[in-house]
Amino acid sequence: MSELNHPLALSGDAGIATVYDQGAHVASWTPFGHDPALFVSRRSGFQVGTSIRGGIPVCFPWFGPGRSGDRKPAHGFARIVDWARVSTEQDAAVFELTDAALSQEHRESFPHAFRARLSVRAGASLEVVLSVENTGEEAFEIEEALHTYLAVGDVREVEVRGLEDAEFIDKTQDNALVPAAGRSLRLTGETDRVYLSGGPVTVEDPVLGRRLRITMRGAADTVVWNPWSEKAAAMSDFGDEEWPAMLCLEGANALEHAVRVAPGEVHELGYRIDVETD
Ligand SMILES: O=P(O)(O)OC[C@H]1O[C@H](O)[C@H](O)[C@@H](O)[C@@H]1O
Repeated sequence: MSELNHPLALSGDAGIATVYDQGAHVASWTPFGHDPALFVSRRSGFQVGTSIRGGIPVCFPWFGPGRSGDRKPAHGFARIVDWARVSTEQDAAVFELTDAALSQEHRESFPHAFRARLSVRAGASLEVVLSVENTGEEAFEIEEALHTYLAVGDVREVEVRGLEDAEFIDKTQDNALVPAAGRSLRLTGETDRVYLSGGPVTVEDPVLGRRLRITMRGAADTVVWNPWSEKAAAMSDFGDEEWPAMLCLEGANALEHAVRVAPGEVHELGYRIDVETD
């Protein structure tokens, strides 16, 4: 296994971020005056062909095992292949992945002509946009997610607001559809839910004394995930004691919300984080 090349550093007036070419993977973002906003496991590898455990993995063209339940690699190939840098500025960059750049194996797993772009702007806010253009002659369907690992003080203490009225698919309960809770979310155990809502969502973090405000565009779903202690211990790239420090809050279009992209059409999924303190 070989180590990833150094990431691109984006440094503007208001914050600093790093992005790897593999997966167009945002690995860190720190707005000046705040603690880092993204979690990365100390046990994560930074290896060619494996996804970084933290930051913002890009899931595409399917989510998890896909709708058929047997797609591999998990979450699609986008997070483990190199994207090309199309443009870089001081605090922003655009990466691109096309079908032509894929290995034969990956191309066969998604036999469609596409151009995916991931744009990142790291200022006082972090703005990430995944756009997928159908460059072929036939429509295709995709699942996708910006699988953001938020850094939190203690996941057991945070309050997630904005999903009160959304029903959700509970992946820990055989994908059962659960009615809206009618109240904000507090995590008390392993959580793996696809909320049928694209937010906006706020994460109140009393331990770090801050609020993360998440605004999404083009997302029909918000995935909320924390493996909790037992699952974390079973993961080789995740420290046993690290799970309280992260909360995945993912902007997604998954399962029934897979997106049909017609020839010539461009679909955009946007995700923005603002950090606020009182
Ligand atoms: O371990 P990974 O392939 O990175 O997936 C990590 C997690 O991603 C999402 O949040 C899914 O909903 C979870 O079911 C999955 O466990």
